[in-house]
Formats: sequence, C-alpha cells, structure tokens
Amino acid sequence: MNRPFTFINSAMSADGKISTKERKQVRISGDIDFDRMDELRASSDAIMVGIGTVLADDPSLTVKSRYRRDTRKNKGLDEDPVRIIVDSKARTPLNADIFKKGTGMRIVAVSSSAPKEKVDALSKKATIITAGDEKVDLVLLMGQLSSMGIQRLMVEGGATLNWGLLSNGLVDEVFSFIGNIFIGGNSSPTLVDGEGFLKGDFLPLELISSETIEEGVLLKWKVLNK
Ligand SMILES: NC(=O)C1=CN([C@@H]2O[C@H](COP(=O)(O)OP(=O)(O)OC[C@H]3O[C@@H](n4cnc5c(N)ncnc54)[C@H](O)[C@@H]3O)[C@@H](O)[C@H]2O)C=CC1
Ligand SMILES: Nc1nc(O)c(N)c(N[C@@H]2O[C@H](COP(=O)(O)O)[C@@H](O)[C@H]2O)n1
Repeated sequence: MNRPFTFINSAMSADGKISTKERKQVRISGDIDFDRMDELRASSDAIMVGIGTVLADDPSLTVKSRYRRDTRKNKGLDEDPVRIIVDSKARTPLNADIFKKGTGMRIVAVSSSAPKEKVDALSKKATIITAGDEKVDLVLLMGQLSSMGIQRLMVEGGATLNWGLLSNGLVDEVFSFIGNIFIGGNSSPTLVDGEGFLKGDFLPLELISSETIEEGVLLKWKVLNK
C-alpha cells in the first residue's frame, strides 16, 4: 500500500525520556532546535500527533515563522500543514489549540469504537477518518493519507504513537535531539514505548548525521525497515 514518506521528530533527555513521570511538557531543546523543527513543519504536507500528546501538551502544531508561512502561502499552500490527531476513542477536547490556532485542514483519525456523539462533535472541527476497530489501524490510515495527496508526513510523538508507527514499518527517518539533562523515572515516556521489540527482532537504524546544537546533539537516523 502507498504511504507518505514519514519521519519522527523528537527531543529527549540524555537518559532517553521525552517528558516527566507526570507527562508534563518539558523544554528539552532550545531556540535553535525549535527553529529547526519549525522548518521541518513548514516543509511537510502534514503533521501527526497521538491523543496522549494533545491531552498532555495541547500543541498547536502551527508554523511559527512569518517568513515560512508567507512562503507556503505564495506556493498556494495553507500557511500550516494538515494537522492530524490519532485518537481511537475521540477524546480530543473541542477547545484544543490545534482547532483554535492556525489555518488549514485538521484530521482526527478514530476507530469504529469511538462514541458516536464525540465523533459527531469533532466532525464540526475536523475531517474524520475512521480506520480500525478498537484502535486506529495505522497502516490503513497511512494509505488514506496518501490517497489524499499527503506525501511528506512529520510525526511529533508521543511515545506510544512512535511505537505504533515504527513497529508497523511506517517510519522512514527519525530526528532525535538529545538534550543535556537527565529526567529519570521508570514511568516517564521515552522516545519509543509500547510493547517493545524482542531480542532478535530489533529495528535496525543507519546513522545519517550527527550535529551539535547548543548544549545537545541532533541525530538523524534512517530506519531500515524489513
Ligand atoms: N519531547 C518531545 O519531543 C515530545 C514529547 N511528548 C510527550 O509524550 C507524552 C505523550 O506520549 P503518550 O502518552 O505515549 O501518547 P501519544 O501522543 O503517543 O498518544 C498515544 C495514543 O494514541 C492513540 N492511538 C490510536 N491508535 C494507535 C495505534 N495504532 N498505535 C499507537 N497509538 C495509537 C491511543 O489512544 C494512544 O493512547 C507526553 O508526556 C508528551 O509531553 C510528545 C511529543 C513530543
Ligand atoms: N522538539 C521539541 N523540543 C522540546 O524541547 C520539546 N519539549 C518538544 N515538544 C513538542 O513540541 C511541540 C510544541 O508545539 P507548539 O509549539 O504548540 O506548536 C509539541 O509537539 C511538543 O510535544 N519538541
């Protein structure tokens, strides 16, 4: 099945955590890294997050730079890429920043087990894609996004969605900024959570580049899917 070229962008602590045990958003990287992330957003057709990230961080996922917004507009694009929430049970708050801020299409991907009244309410704010029974079927979803013309997809977490995509062979590249802090905590989310791979089944990566940014390091990985 066709799917978009897909990359994850994430910031983690030196011990691999992307947030605290309370799942509160933390500033791991600095202004230069946020600007790099903004450029990635501006160059993408769509940005995807999991519902856990929406509930924890309430991100807007908008392109911040005026210059980049104007450049997209001059190309006939919406100033913001399509913003997608993977939300099996339709738990996205109707006042989420993704709906309040920015321009362009919003998509909420739900499963067929999502409560109908919640899906109906969300359908006034976003295009609804239904894929899967209990949880969103990410393979089906990617096929649908591709058929809508989404060719380049940026994923901004969180830990569970990253696992879902990686374990289904749906990710091509990963940008991982490693910051100069330890967060600790055995329940703090990491770059990839979920069930985890068993020994012998690990997902291999190829290092494309490494770069020092401010007090941290940016690693760019190619995912060697089978
Ligand atoms: N430092 C960073 O770069 C970032 C950190 N975060 C942090 O990550 C945490 C949120 O991560 P999580 O709680 O893991 O939530 P998540 O954002 O990964 O969302 C997970 C949810 O997605 C939904 N989902 C539906 N179908 C799915 C499927 N097939 N596979 C996987 N998920 C599916 C499920 O409802 C699941 O609970 C927050 O603490 C947030 O602050 C989030 C984004 C970036
Ligand atoms: N790249 C990066 N570095 C950090 O230090 C972070 N805390 C995050 N978090 C993610 O950034 C996004 C913020 O989006 P908006 O500014 O609301 O548009 C969001 O996805 C956070 O989870 N990222």
